[in-house]
Amino acid sequence: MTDERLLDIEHLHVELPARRRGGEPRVVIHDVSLSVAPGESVGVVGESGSGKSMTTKAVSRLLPRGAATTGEIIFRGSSVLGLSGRELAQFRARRISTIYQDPRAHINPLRTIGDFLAEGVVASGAMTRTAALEAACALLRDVGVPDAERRLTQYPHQLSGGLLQRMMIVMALLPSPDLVLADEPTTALDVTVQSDVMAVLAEQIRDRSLGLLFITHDLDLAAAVTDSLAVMYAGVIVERGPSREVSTNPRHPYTAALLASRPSLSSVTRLTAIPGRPISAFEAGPGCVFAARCAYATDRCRAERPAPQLIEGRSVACHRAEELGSVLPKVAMA
Ligand SMILES: Nc1ncnc2c1ncn2[C@@H]1O[C@H](COP(=O)(O)OP(=O)(O)OP(=O)(O)O)[C@@H](O)[C@H]1O
Repeated sequence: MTDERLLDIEHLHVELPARRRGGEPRVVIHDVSLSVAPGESVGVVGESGSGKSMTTKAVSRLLPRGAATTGEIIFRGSSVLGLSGRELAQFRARRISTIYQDPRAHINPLRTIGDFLAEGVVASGAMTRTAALEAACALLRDVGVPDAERRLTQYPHQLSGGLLQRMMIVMALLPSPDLVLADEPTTALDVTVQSDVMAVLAEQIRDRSLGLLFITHDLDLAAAVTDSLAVMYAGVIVERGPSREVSTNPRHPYTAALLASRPSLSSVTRLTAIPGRPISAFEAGPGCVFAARCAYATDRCRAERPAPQLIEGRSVACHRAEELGSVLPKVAMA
């Protein structure tokens, strides 16, 4: 990792148009800032509806029609929001790659793996078909797939889910992008296969000095494979910092609650569910977005939105972060 930045999301705010005429626009992302350095894997973790996918969609400029975006997204020093149509097409084809959740939903069952892998880079003019297949073979070996030549002649139904997701990793790496966006890439896989596939991806990111934005609801998995974590709730990043510290010594009550609510593989303990239901950004009141579910909320928390403050090398959006440092439970590394 270097000091140079690959991606800087600065004070991103996204509003979607009202669902009905006369309704209010709906805020889905509020004041989100995060950055990715070359070689760095960043996990964005949160419950359903917290705005994780919207954040990556904003980076690739694939937000729903009518979305209003303010703030900045700087990629290698240039504004993504300012790209022209042609520049945007280049940016999407060459600079970023996306890995989606369910490979079988994105792959044509009637075409070979080789055809599937080569298609994008050949169509964008980046490589000839022969060069693409050679590069795909080399990448398949890098991600631990033996017998690469034979795999390229096979059809999707002949591959397991884990193997197919490695193919998606190869497809993402083939155009030599700078940044990989992975949105719940392993959710469709068995738990043991999930961590293997993510470890392979994180290793490639490190070795090639790319950046990774890994979107997931699985805090343990994200903590295991990423360098930094951003914990999102209701369109806001409530805590951000080095993965190990955030996942073992949480400084925001929401991070602590997420950690307490997940099952442990090493011990049998009673799980503590987070009371209430998760909300979207547009349902939040003027105060802290987590106040209604927070065991430590005060009147100030309900009235005034906390600005992120820097505490022990991480950013925490909580009025009480300083005093709760000794109160929130620490977690042993799995
Ligand atoms: N295409 C869309 N049109 C309108 N609203 C949307 C659309 N997609 C998502 N939303 C809303 O935007 C908010 C953030 O959604 P987002 O998909 O980013 O959440 P998420 O954290 O990725 O959740 P999940 O893990 O369920 O995908 C939610 O309130 C959601 O209902």
